[in-house]
Amino acid sequence: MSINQTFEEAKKRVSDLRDLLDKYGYHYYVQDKSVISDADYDRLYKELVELEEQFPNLVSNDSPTQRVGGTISSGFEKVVHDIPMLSLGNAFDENDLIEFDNRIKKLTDKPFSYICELKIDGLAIALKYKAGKLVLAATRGNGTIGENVTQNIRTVKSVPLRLKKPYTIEVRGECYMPKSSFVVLNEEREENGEAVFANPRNAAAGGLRNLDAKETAKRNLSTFFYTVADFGEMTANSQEDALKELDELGIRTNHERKVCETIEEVWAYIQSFLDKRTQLPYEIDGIVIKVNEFEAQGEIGYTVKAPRWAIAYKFKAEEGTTVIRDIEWTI
Ligand SMILES: NC(=O)c1cc2c(=O)c3cc(F)ccc3oc2nc1N
Repeated sequence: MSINQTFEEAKKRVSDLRDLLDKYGYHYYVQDKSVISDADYDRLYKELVELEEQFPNLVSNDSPTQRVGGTISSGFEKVVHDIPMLSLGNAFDENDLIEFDNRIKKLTDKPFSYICELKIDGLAIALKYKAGKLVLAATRGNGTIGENVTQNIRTVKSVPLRLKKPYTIEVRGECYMPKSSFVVLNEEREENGEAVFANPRNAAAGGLRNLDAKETAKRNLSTFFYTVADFGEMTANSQEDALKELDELGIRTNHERKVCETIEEVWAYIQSFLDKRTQLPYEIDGIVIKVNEFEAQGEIGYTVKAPRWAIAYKFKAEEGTTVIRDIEWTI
């Protein structure tokens, strides 16, 4: 066969393999569903690696084989957030929520509902996609200036290197370490005589802000996204719809979310998580309550520091237990 014919065949096969691996990766890392055995996945992955080695100019940086870069960064570039990454006001009891509800009712006469989301205890990140390709990932930093952690985020399997549609958007979310990975990591560090991490959030921060992306890749980090900073081609008019659109684009969102018509319903939802919280495979430190409709959000607006249309109900410090070796510590 002529080299061209082989090249054309290889190009087609590389494209098919990428689509397959992206699809299986999406089910496994974004939807937590495995639709193919690990052995079959590895076989397809190996075939793609071999074809890309044989035809180097078929390699593109959105290939699943290109997640872990080889170079070690000397430092993190600074990134200016075009839209500041703000923080949330806090509520600590039912009365704080009722006051929040009263404030909202004074600030808009449009009909509105609330949406409740779990408050993931991780590291806030912003991702930029250009025509569906991941082009930049940055930490929150001080809200205006963050760090460029693109090479590190690319190693996080739940982050799509390309979206299901060629959208140009910016999304924000939380990068976190699952509880199970946290326990294993601390056991390893304990055995190696290294300092253990106090909580999964610190372990995620240490993993993400590591100058060697190969280290990040070992930390088994994951993500949940919850905010769209630049909507690009997205058409959602509410937080609920925006989260659905993100799901359709292949971006991982947390499905423990509920639209509530009244603050009483919000309170009931919060109560329901007081127990469920310890069963979750990731740490949460509260529930975020947001006005669901974007038109009402626009009318309610922002303070300098935070959106007026959202509040974080904070749980009391978790009476969790972290097993370090065979000793149980209650923290
Ligand atoms: N940790 C979280 O799980 C979480 C955090 C935020 C924010 O920090 C946040 C900050 C804003 F300025 C606006 C909306 C937000 O929505 C959020 N929603 C969430 N689910």
